[in-house]
Amino acid sequence: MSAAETFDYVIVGGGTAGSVLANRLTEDPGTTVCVIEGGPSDVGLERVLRLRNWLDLLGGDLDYDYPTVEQPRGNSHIRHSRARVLGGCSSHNTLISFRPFARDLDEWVAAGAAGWDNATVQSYADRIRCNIVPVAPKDRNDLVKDWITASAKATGVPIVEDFNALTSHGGGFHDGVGFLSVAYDPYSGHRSSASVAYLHPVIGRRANLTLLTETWAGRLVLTGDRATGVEVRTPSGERKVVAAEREVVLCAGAIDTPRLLLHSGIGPAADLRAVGVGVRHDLPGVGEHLLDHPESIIMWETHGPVPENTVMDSDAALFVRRDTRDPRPDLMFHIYQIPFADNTARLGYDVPEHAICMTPNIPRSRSRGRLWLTSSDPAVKPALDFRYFTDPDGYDARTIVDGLKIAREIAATEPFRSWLKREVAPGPAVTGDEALSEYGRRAAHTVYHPAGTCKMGAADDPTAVVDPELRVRGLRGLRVADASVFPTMPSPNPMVTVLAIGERAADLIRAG
Ligand SMILES: Cc1cc2nc3c(=O)[nH]c(=O)nc-3n(C[C@H](O)[C@H](O)[C@H](O)COP(=O)(O)OP(=O)(O)OC[C@H]3O[C@@H](n4cnc5c(N)ncnc54)[C@H](O)[C@@H]3O)c2cc1C
Repeated sequence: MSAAETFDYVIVGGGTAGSVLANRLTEDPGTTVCVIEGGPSDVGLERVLRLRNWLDLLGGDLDYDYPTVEQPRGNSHIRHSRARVLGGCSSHNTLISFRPFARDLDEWVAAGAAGWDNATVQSYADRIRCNIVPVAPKDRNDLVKDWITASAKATGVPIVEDFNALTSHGGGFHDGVGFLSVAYDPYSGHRSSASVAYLHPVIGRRANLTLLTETWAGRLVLTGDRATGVEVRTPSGERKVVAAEREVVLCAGAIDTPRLLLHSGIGPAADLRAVGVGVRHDLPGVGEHLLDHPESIIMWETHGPVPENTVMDSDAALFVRRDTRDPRPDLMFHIYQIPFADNTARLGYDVPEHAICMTPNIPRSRSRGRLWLTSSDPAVKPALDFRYFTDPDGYDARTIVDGLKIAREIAATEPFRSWLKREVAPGPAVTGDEALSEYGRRAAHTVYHPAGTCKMGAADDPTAVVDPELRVRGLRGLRVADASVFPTMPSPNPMVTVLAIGERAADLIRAG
């Protein structure tokens, strides 16, 4: 192993939160930062930068592509995409941008995340540099406009022009339908990802920022109870240590951050011993509390091609509130303007040339999963068990059934109805709650939002992995700043919350 290079801070993962943090910490020219990123740079990488290309990235060379273990109540074939490129999942995803609701953050505080209240988190969301705008008029196609009109008619929810305007300092909205806000450049169709907004402007301009791309962090270096560096493998296969004078910050995401901790001997002691990893610090919460937004799908063939103008083929969303005791919506739908057919085709449904899909998802799923190591070899992927649809009172499955029924009501409503030729999946013959539940769970997918595997909680909470200052409990010089710290899942898509975590982490770290 070659000698260590030393920096003030070493950030593992130049992804969504890591890009924000790297930018903010290097604003001070006297602070040195090294970012260790497993993937290549996205600078000039058109297939990544062009947002509409997102589907082509899934399962490819820039995707870590995690399988799940068997899901007896759900779909065992789901693949969890995780981006292997600068900007992380913000370079892979659809960049749908929702601020968290006030009530989501009330739950964080109640779970022990003191200081992560709505006013504070929204003030960090105000700082986000990504170009978050409602879908531009030129990208609004007639089919989606008609879907919005029909959804409002069928469900009675208002049409919303700018969802985030209602959330930023207003607490959120009960329900609504409209075009999404997206982090993109409407003129070029390019992403405004975390790397585009936070790293591209400073790459090559800040001498205190070192980016090591195509470099994999295998283990943390612990000196006593202090994290002092990271063992890495460089693109040429060389192994070396990158040393941190002040802190190591893990921003490797909700799967790879706990994976790295576990391989470093930080996690549930019995599990580590079972795979032959030496225990350095018994921390039972690492890998537990795996959260997600599960979704299902209902598909219609359209009479003809869907109009071409779009941002990324999924331009609008509907939020419905069934339980009026809670101010937040409890059912969300994305619309896909393409046949999003992986799971339906596997079940034997045909794939029409032109189709639209509604994908009802569960904003606050009650099922809880976990991840764990199956080998001491850092190259072996961890096991992921989301335990989809296992909540004891059946809330998750019921939500999907409600979603499929509401989708059919929308499909029967003009002006959307006239676009549709036939229901492809599950097909009109599948009716009744039991049959819809069976189909909905077997065709289920993920909105790709794993989170919570290093959850934040009160400093004396033994199930928490980090305290409200994002410090790993019981160790020094080590923090986590990414989606793994979520104490609970924000109701809408989580990227803005992750960006805000990156912003706030910088302040917490600077404060010492
Ligand atoms: C296909 C897809 C679509 C999505 N759509 C949306 C959406 O539209 N809106 C939304 O809000 N959310 C969306 N999400 C979710 C959202 O993108 C993520 O929740 C968020 O980006 C996670 O950020 P993060 O910082 O936690 O991790 P990431 O952004 O995944 O960053 C982790 C980084 O760490 C690097 N890394 C990991 N392990 C190592 C290691 N050992 N050594 C070195 N580097 C390492 C990775 O290469 C990566 O760059 C989507 C996700 C996917 C995959």
